[in-house]
Amino acid sequence: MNTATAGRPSGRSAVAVPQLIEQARAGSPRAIARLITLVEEASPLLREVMAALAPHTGHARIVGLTGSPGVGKSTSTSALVTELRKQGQRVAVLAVDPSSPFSGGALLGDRVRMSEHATDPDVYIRSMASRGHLGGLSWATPQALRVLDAAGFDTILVETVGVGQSEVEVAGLADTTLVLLAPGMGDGIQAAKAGILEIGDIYVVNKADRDGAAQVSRDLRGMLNLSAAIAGPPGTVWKRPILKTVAQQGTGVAEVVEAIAEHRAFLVSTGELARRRVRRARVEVEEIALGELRRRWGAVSGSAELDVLAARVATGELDPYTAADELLA
Ligand SMILES: Nc1nc2c(ncn2[C@@H]2O[C@H](COP(=O)(O)OP(=O)(O)OP(=O)(O)O)[C@@H](O)[C@H]2O)c(=O)[nH]1
Repeated sequence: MNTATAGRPSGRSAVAVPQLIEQARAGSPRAIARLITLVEEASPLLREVMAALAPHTGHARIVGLTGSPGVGKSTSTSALVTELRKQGQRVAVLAVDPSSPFSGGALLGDRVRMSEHATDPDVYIRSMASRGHLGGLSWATPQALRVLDAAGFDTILVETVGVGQSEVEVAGLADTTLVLLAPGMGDGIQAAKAGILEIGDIYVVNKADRDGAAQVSRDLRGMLNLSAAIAGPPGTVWKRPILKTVAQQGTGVAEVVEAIAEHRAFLVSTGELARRRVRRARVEVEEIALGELRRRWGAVSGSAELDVLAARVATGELDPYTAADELLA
């Protein structure tokens, strides 16, 4: 017997977790949405959800998309969806916004541009907020990916809103990471600064219809040559391609999809895919464990015990390590 139910206490009928998972696996967008909402809410039901999903995961190709605001991430995502759909793939898009407390998809203007796919039952688009989470992005995103993976999508595109650390974090979750640049944005320097130069498996210079695209490619090639190549196992190196697109017109997008497939083949043939996935699972387990510790600390942090320890550390009576040991004990 299972008495656990998922869903909001008000306004929606409660649904048993096994039923919800069954519906999600059958492709119900509502069921998928509710499961991802459970992730956003850090629901206690996630234990049950993740245990039931685990046997159905590991099939989806996870492709990360990153780049400075305005380079054309949303437009490119949409064009990639079109191309992948031509191949008959079922595609999910997860837009992760580390800075926004809102979620649900409709709030981001970007998503509107994806509306050409809105009526396609084999495309699922979702924005997810992670602010306010203990553990934030790195805690929530992999679990949302598990939901989408188990729901049977062939490719999951993960797009991050914003630049910097969050993008680097999300790149760690993908099998293949696309870094987008565009002319006229000082992108090369921006990318180098934000550390996203290191994380790309494939580079895409979008807005190739504009002046300066060739220059961006050349600068990028120079920078990539300077930085260390992505080494696979000994003797194998992935030469990171730099491709040009006009996302608005879909030009060059088929080549990007081809490069994703080639990268995938490289990952599989070198065993790197399995290694990346183990690395990812390691971070995931660590984040959940840390989240659990933070949750327990949350209960402690208002406690008299911590107040007493903190007062002793502040006066120098106790060192912080000993205090932490006492707290953990
Ligand atoms: N000329 C040209 N414009 C493009 C191309 N692709 C996208 N754009 C335009 O560039 C602008 C930004 O595109 P978005 O797809 O919203 O870019 P984004 O990176 O998602 O931007 P943010 O939502 O701000 O992060 C829009 O006005 C697009 O129409 C392209 O290939 N060529």
